[in-house]
Amino acid sequence: MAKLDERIGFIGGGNMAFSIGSGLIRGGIVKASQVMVSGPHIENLSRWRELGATTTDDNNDVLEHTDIIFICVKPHMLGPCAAQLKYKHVPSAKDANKLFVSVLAGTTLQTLEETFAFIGMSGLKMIRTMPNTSMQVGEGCTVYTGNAHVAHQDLEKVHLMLNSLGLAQQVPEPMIDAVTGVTGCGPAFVYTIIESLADGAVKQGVPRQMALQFAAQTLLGAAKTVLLTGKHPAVLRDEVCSPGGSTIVGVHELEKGNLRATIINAVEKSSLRSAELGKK
Ligand SMILES: NC(=O)C1=CN([C@@H]2O[C@H](COP(=O)(O)OP(=O)(O)OC[C@H]3O[C@@H](n4cnc5c(N)ncnc54)[C@H](OP(=O)(O)O)[C@@H]3O)[C@@H](O)[C@H]2O)C=CC1
Ligand SMILES: O=C(O)[C@@H]1CCC=N1
Repeated sequence: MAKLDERIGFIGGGNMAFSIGSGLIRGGIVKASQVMVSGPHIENLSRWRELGATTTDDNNDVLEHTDIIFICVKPHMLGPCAAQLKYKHVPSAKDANKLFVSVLAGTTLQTLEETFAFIGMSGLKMIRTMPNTSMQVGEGCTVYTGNAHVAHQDLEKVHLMLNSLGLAQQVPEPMIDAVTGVTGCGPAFVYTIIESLADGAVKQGVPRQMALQFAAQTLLGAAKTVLLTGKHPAVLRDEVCSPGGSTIVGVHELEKGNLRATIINAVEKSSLRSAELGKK
């Protein structure tokens, strides 16, 4: 049995939407028959149909037929996309209860509210999130915040969905851009690190597939160790570095390559860029 009765909509069915939607369906939070997805090119939505979800090239179908609507277009498409939205019937009290969930980087609740007010949809219940694509395997990390129209039960419902796909945490809105550089963009940084670890092993003669598997598992294990022991990463690193041993010479190479400063810079740049993306 599905854990939520609501019909779930996605306006924009790309990578982020699919990570959330496929995660929710595979995790049994909703049935595929409860999910409807819209996008301008119906041929790009075939993976949704394979899951059993309904697809449409009309965003208004999603507006009409679903209760919790994820807005999953690129930030610069918010205005054009909202301009296409219009109820096909006279909006009722039931429509006022619909919940809109934005995943748009850098796009504030104020911008979202103003954009929808511009097309005559004022007073919407709006939740701003920053999810990540690891939700597709149930190990995502999402921060979220709601506007003044959102009730406690709405936040609980969205929390149930997002937290079922990893970790979800409500934060004050100003923190969302800052977090984006770590959680939203972070998977791309980590994939680069996994690839590099594997390349190092391949250079030493380990077959590529094996190298990738070992690198990814090592990363997973290290991440789990941080989470489960609660120890500071520096303490855990010391536990690996035998005096005069093999690890410390590798750590020295990382320091020479300025790895930590490089990653700090990457997170900072990505967070700042994220805030820029939402500017109208
Ligand atoms: N990817 C990520 O890791 C993360 C992304 N985000 C946010 O998610 C949002 C989507 O990004 P992402 O999924 O990566 O991008 P994608 O390009 O994969 O998805 C965007 C989707 O929007 C569709 N689209 C374009 N115009 C419209 C329209 N007018 N109405 C409805 N759908 C439309 C596109 O369809 P078509 O391709 O057919 O043109 C496409 O499927 C962005 O705002 C981004 O900031 C947030 C966190 C992480
Ligand atoms: O690159 C981007 O802009 C989006 C937002 C966070 C991850 N991907």
